[in-house]
Amino acid sequence: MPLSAKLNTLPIIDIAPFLQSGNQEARETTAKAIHQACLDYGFFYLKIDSYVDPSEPEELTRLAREFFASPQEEKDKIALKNQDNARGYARLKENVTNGKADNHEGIDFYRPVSNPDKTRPLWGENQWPSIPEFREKYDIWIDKMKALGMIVMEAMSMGLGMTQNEWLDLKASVNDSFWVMRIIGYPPLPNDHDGFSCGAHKDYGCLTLLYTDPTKGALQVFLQGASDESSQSTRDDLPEEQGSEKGIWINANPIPGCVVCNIGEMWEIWTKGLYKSTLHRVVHRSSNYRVSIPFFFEPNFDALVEPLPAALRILQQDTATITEDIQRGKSYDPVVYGNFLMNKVGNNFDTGKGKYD
Ligand SMILES: O=C(O)CCC(=O)C(=O)O
Ligand SMILES: [Fe+2]
Repeated sequence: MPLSAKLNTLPIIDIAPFLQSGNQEARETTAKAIHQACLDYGFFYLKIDSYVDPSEPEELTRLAREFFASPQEEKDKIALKNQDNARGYARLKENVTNGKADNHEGIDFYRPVSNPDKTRPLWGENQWPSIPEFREKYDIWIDKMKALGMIVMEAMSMGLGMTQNEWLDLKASVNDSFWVMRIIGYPPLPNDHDGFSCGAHKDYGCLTLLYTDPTKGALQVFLQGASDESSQSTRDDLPEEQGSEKGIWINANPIPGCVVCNIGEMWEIWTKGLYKSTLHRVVHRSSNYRVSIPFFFEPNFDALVEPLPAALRILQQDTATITEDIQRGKSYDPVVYGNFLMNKVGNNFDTGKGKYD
């Protein structure tokens, strides 16, 4: 679909039909819808109320609020610096995106490693708040999101027309996901803050499954090249450091029973740019304290991420889908996920760049 034909709202895709193992037609239809959403937006709402009871993530945001409302010295007890500088709590404005402080605080968790060593980047231990049931409830969520990530990956493999063996190969590179979970707290963004609640960025990994509280008008998604026909959207340019492409920022307001799902840069490599990782940001100006819980379903630490034969077949068959980036010569070089991640995190330590840069 040409960019101009895109609607200024993100599609809603129910995962329920894909979970009907005996109904191949229903599974194919869901897989096709996800494929189209990845071509057009890199973002979609995934309706998951058949998979997880909506009261579960509501309880998680309650626990998160309890933590963020506790005294600063209590929160600092699980500070990032106690561990590997990646796992733990970051204070309000500690993270920087595009050179500007983000108006949020948060706790980051990564897949546990077998021989933790906090002197090695990423190789420390997760730090949990001491609030009763916090860890137990979040551990259940992590397991569910890991399984959901794998379900969406399978649907994407079908959407791309992968053979069963091709899917098994891809599955082997994500079946021990080096996942990340963030619990983010956003106070209202002051008018005079030089920056955003969370600055514009692309997610760098594989799939993001984002649960947020019901706050509207906070998460915004950049539709590159789209025109401004909706009164809800604002015409804007990209931040200077990301080029000067025109487009619009649309609100991705939460929908009950759904998570927002978006694809990260690993999918750009797997598909040689056929699927785009899309810029997004958070601008939370309402008066409440907003909580979001992104779960990043990532490849295995040692996974080699390289263009998939199924994506190359599509690109060869249909020259109309050859993206501008390929025409511009962007190479989508293969990466080993763990090296890519270490480079990113290492950069953050050395240069003071933030985790979203
Ligand atoms: O809080 C949100 O809605 C989005 C957060 C986000 O984009 C991220 O953590 O990568
Ligand atoms: Fe993000």
